[in-house]
Amino acid sequence: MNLEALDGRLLFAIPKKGRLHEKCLSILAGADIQFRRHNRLDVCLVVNHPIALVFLPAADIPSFVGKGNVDLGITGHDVVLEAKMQDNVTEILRLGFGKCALQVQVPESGSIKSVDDLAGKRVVTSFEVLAGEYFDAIDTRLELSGDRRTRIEYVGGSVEAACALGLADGIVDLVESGDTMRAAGLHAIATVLDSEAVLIRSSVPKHANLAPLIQLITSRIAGVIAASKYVSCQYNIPRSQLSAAALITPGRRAPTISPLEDEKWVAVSSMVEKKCIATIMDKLVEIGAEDLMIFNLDNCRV
Ligand SMILES: Nc1ncnc2c1ncn2[C@@H]1O[C@H](COP(=O)(O)OP(=O)(O)OP(=O)(O)O)[C@@H](O)[C@H]1O
Ligand SMILES: O=P(O)(O)OC[C@H]1O[C@H](OP(=O)(O)OP(=O)(O)O)[C@H](O)[C@@H]1O
Repeated sequence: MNLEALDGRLLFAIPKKGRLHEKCLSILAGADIQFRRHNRLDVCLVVNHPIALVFLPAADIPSFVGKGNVDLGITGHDVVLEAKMQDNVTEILRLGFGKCALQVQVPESGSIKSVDDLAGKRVVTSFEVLAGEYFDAIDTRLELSGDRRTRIEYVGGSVEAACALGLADGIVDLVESGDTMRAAGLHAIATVLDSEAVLIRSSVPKHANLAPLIQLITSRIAGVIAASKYVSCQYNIPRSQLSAAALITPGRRAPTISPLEDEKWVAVSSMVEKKCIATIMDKLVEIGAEDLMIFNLDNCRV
């Protein structure tokens, strides 16, 4: 591909591998951003919009976007802070996936029980900026100075092995299910940060004319995220129970109420959060709802 092919296109950075990659591809598909990625090529043109996708390591995306080389990107909130790019990028949307926590972990069987116990010792991490800031504050509070301050050491991966290998007294690493931590015989003693995937744009965009396209893409992605978060809930309810039903399924703005041929009953339709659906159905049945139906949303705009 020659560089002129990128002229005037919005550059959109996507994690090229790792935890966020697959989910980003399904968001692009849901937002109808069509592309064909040639083998191993990290830049590809979108066929139905003036956009080029740039596949980059998640950790590099904040600085590419923050410096304005790329207009838009998806990455983790954690790496935005680790790259110290929070003033250079705007997090336009939280995406609800890639949820994890950056935690301080120590051997389960050891003598270190708190971050104060760990302060002044050796901490290994891939997040040296965030871990450094975190332990700086603790060292200062405990009045540790010079050689007595916590030593933060960077490793690029397999952080969880550092304690067993004798390289560290504790680590700072991401935790989702906790499986990796437990398998390494570690447990968490503090949380530095909660994170999830975010859509980011440059705070000082180089190409002001791209603002409407960024707005369009943001709105489409917000629709895809909402569609995975909500379901449509429909049911019949005695008219006398309508106000109780509206409290259980208030919808995003208000529930849709439709009359039935039987005037003692009405049909209700409402968007509800997927994760609450079982409890909501229990409550509806309790107040006399019948014929409850739940529909997944393919896509939506909210
Ligand atoms: N276990 C996890 N659960 C959920 N999200 C995670 C998890 N691990 C990482 N993430 C998120 O995904 C981002 C990318 O992490 P990931 O480990 O996939 O990186 P990577 O680009 O493959 O780099 P690496 O070379 O370190 O594997 C992290 O910054 C974080 O926001
Ligand atoms: O709590 P869990 O669900 O076990 O997830 C946590 C693990 O996930 C991440 O690594 P990943 O598996 O992405 O590989 P990496 O070590 O190569 O970054 C992270 O660095 C942890 O090791």
